[in-house]
Amino acid sequence: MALMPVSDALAAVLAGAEPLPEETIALDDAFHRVLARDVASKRTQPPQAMSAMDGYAVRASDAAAIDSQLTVIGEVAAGRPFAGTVRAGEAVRIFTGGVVPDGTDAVVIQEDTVTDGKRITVKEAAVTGRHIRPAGIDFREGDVLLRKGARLTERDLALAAGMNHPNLAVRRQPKVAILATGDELVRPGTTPGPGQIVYSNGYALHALARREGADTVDLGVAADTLEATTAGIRRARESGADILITTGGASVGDHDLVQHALKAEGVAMAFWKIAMRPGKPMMHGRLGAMRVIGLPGNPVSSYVCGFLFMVPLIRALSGRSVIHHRREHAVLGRDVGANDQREDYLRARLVERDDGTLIALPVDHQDSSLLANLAAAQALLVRAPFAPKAEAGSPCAILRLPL
Ligand SMILES: Nc1nc2c(c(=O)[nH]1)N[C@H]1C(S)=C(S)[C@@H](COP(=O)(O)OP(=O)(O)OC[C@H]3O[C@@H](n4cnc5c(N)ncnc54)[C@H](O)[C@@H]3O)O[C@H]1N2
Ligand code: MOO
Repeated sequence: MALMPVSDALAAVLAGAEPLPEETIALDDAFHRVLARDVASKRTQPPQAMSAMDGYAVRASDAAAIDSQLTVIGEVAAGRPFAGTVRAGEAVRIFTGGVVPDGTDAVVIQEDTVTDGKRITVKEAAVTGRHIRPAGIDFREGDVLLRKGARLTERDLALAAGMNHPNLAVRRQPKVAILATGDELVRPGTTPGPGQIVYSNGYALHALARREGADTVDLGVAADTLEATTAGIRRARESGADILITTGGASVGDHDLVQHALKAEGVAMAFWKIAMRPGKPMMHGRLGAMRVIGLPGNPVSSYVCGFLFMVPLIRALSGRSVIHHRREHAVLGRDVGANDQREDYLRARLVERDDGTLIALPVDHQDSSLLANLAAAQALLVRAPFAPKAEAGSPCAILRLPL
């Protein structure tokens, strides 16, 4: 079977991936959730002109000259406005956040005044508008300041609160079930027997899925039997997973059973094998409503494929407006050889030069079993199929790995 280009594989994974249904949740629970609707302000902020400083609200024309004297006729603090109107020769004591009283148009900070009972002497000329936040300077009722598809930051939450929204309409979080396969796998903390390998793939994949806002379900490790693999797939369906990620058993060996088990369960296969390194034996299909991504077992392959395919799929199902990783320009830090038909994703370190240029330095050993240099890498350097050899200093494309 011909290998599928990476871009076609990604398009197949994303085909029909519509945002999950919306739900309304409390603002307290909304951090990092994805908005299902635009959010318009329910109020104008500030609702009235307010003082930005502690001092005296005055009529600027009364206090334009140094040593002007004014009579303090009242006080206004945040939440306690002044009822009257300020006339010529008068001032009102005001505190930060206080509503600027009618008749006044400037605030003189208290450091610029000398107080003598109810009289103040102005030591710095008042200027119209100075130290006053006009009504609506932040936003006005009806302003749409948060957009559908945005993943809410902590700053967005403060803004939503300021706009007086106690609840927000967000998308349901995708549920990602992760099933590892392999007789040889033991959990960290155990002493591996001969030939055994410590399970690692799932740790990166769970964390990566959660970082993207998914809920994850750990289906553990299935032994290399059709029964165990099938049981794992069924548990994924029972858990209501939107996405099933399998790792291992994706290749052509006698113990690579994932595809057999999926087919027996009725999967509609979209593809198996892509023109990519690492990650060639990746597969994708649908089992009812559940999308299945079968990742290769090699730890780097599983992570790179998870990063390139699972992440955009989670984003699409979450209703995010931006689902694709952003390619950045960098400069090769060393020579690289000509590429074959597989698009290469080389683990690379990044160095930023003083002028801001990014240097991408591919690590020496790109074998897909090497976890240490995956952890040390800061980016994937993308090499197109059949790219000719390139020398240090030539431009290249990178995808930054999450920090
Ligand atoms: N004859 C061929 N052999 C292979 C091909 C091929 O095209 N023809 N492709 C190779 C490529 S490329 C990859 S990638 C691997 C993928 O194989 P599998 O998906 O079947 O992976 P496994 O054999 O199950 O495991 C590979 C390797 O990774 C270790 N592993 C598996 N799961 C985990 C885990 N959860 N945590 C840590 N390590 C894990 C496993 O022990 C193996 O060492 O196939 C090549 N072969
Ligand atoms: O795709 Mo495999 O990941 O080349 O080792």
